Amino acid sequence: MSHPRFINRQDELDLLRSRFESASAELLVIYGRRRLGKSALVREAIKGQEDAVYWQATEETPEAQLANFVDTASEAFPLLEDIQRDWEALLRALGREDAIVVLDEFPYLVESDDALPSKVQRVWDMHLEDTEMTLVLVGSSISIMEEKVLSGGSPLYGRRTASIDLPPLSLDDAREFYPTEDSDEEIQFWGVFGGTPYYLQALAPDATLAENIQSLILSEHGVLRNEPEFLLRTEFGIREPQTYYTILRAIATGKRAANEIADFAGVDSNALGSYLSKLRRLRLVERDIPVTANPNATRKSRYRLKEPLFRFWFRYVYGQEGKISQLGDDAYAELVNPSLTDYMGPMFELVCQNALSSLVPKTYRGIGYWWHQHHELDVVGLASDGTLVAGECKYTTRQMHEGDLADLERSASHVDWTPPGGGDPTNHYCCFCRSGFSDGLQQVADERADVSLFAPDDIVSGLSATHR
Ligand SMILES: Nc1ncnc2c1ncn2[C@@H]1O[C@H](COP(=O)(O)OP(=O)(O)OP(=O)(O)O)[C@@H](O)[C@H]1O
Repeated sequence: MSHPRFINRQDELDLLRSRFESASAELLVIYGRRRLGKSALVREAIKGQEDAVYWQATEETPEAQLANFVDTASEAFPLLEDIQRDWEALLRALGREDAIVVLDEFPYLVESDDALPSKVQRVWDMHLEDTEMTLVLVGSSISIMEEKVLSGGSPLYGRRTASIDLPPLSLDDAREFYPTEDSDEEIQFWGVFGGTPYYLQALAPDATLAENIQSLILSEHGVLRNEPEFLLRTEFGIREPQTYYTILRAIATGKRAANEIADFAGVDSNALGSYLSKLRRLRLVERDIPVTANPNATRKSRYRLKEPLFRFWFRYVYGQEGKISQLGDDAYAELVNPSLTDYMGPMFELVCQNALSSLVPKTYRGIGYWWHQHHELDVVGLASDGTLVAGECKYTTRQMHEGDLADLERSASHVDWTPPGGGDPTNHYCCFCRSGFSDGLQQVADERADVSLFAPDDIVSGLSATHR
């Protein structure tokens, strides 16, 4: 299905358009892993701008790239036909026109001409800085963008006037693509397909979640069947992809602490840090610490897979390709369906954390997980007014009852947090449940102002309120 409508990205569009209008030279950088919609964003931003050139680099020789660029750019700026074919001369000519120039897939240019960042830096410093030109460098390879454009060692360091590290769409935006209006199913779609536009636009509009998973991810020719492999190869080339795979697999199978991951993956624990930090930069892996802990308390770190599609793929596809092929059209029913509820548990916790600030509106200093020894809370919000919001999430087919609230209160009593003004926090308890609440618990919530109950409909509407 193709979605003709461009969804949201309002903050990014506002930023880009304001920089296009500014009276000074702008060097903008847009980066983020593949499929997030960087090209679509920048194309949307330049719509209606007559003095804009959008060009996507390809993996060709430097000469072919230059010829190709001139072909594209001379449609808006015919004078380029007569300019010497080198980047310095061409950019300088475009600078004189105060043009908006977008170089998409910039890493391809750098790969074919390693000196390009220095050339751009030179022409920027000598000729462009005093124009009203906007130069936008877009790239998917985070490692190349960091090393060659963003880092202190890059010649372009310090020239950049703004950058956009493009995140996936929020659940509330991604809902526009999900072929359902049922809140629980929307949460499930998010738990598998997440908010990456390329994955979303692949969804079949008249198909259920099961059908979409079967045809896009499990079927041999499904467009997402090899997506994680493709993405990891783009970023890491052929260097050590196996190590990244085993680390991701370790986390997908529930290893959370660094030593557990290192043991499972057979990686030296000293070396693990650099793999994890690359995976975190790609936003594939997230590090959590208890929400009450000092942010530098890395000893307490736990890791989880952040990109839903990767989590799904490493749980159900990786290493099971043979079985999936054998099962054919029954792969979903046999392999996924029996454990989908279990798979969804942690995804549901994250959705509840995201919705918290609008479900229990307060100014929060932190929202996240909390754990200590054997005690654990799925959702904790630390509010500036001294409230500690503690939540339990149940993505099960059974209702939550008073016993669940009692467990939640017990766990919350172990949280060691001193509110900003000192003294003890005031606790507020939230139960988030997929399948509703017993009459007894409902009655308790009616009587107690410090207990709130949230079903999928409340949670999903909470998310849309958060983003307005
Ligand atoms: N905000 C959006 N609303 C609707 N569709 C979108 C949006 N962003 C991207 N898309 C669609 O998602 C797909 C992927 O986007 P795009 O090609 O721009 O990603 P990219 O980050 O440039 O990825 P790559 O580096 O892999 O080319 C495209 O089909 C695009 O039309």
